[in-house]
Amino acid sequence: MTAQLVEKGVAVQLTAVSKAYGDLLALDHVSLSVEPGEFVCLLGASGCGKSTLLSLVAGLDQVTGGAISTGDHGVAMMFQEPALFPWLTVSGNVEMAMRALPKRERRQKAAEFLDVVHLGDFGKHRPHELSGGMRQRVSLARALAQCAAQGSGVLLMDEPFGALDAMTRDLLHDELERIWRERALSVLFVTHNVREAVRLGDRVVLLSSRPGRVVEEFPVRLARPRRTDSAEVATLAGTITDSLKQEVARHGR
Ligand SMILES: Nc1ncnc2c1ncn2[C@@H]1O[C@H](COP(=O)(O)OP(=O)(O)OP(=O)(O)O)[C@@H](O)[C@H]1O
Repeated sequence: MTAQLVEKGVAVQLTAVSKAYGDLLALDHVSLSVEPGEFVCLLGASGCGKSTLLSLVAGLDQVTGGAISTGDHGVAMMFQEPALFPWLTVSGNVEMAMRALPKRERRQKAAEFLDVVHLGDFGKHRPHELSGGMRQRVSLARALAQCAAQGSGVLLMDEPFGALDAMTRDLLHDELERIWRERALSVLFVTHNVREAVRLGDRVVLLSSRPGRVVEEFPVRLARPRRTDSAEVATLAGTITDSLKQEVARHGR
């Protein structure tokens, strides 16, 4: 499977993936790929299995049917909650992702990743001294460190900006887009926010209500950088929202 992936140049491949929790079927034959350097956003009604799908790709849980491949390398994951260790400094939190490296190198690389997310002056601070947006930047720096440590370029993001105010979210969209391009990352990004998906994605994939199946894909052919409040983003977001509403209505929730 890995050799095939390299040949096909695919960063993440799900082939007819199903996941059941006892009698509850969460995902039903989901096939989905992320090309190298592609930014794919995953949308769907609450409970349709988006987080389940990401945790399967991350290897945190096992499929009950089908197959997933992410090539030879691991993936990095970022959640809605930054999940930082409060007793460690900001730098210490980023260093945790590079435990295999000697201490000096770890510290130097952590400083570099904190620079990338514009937190170069905050390495010695503790997480509680930072704002919510800054904590998510630390989490992003840690995910980048994890990618570097694994030699991987696949970033899985589960509503990473869902808890932030609109202004901070906008700034982080710009940051993430810059980092994604500079580092040629492949991103699979889960969100409830249709405009956010259109702002960021090369492609938006719509999952059905539970059990999650891929019902529709929307290529986003708008020039970058995009603005969340632009007319073009609003128009495509409106079309996707209509499909999402139809999907939710079909399942009565
Ligand atoms: N560990 C688990 N054990 C049992 N059921 C689970 C488990 N994890 C998820 N589920 C169920 O699987 C379904 C999909 O859950 P999941 O969290 O993946 O959905 P989601 O689309 O991410 O939801 P939301 O958008 O609300 O975050 C839900 O019905 C949920 O209750």
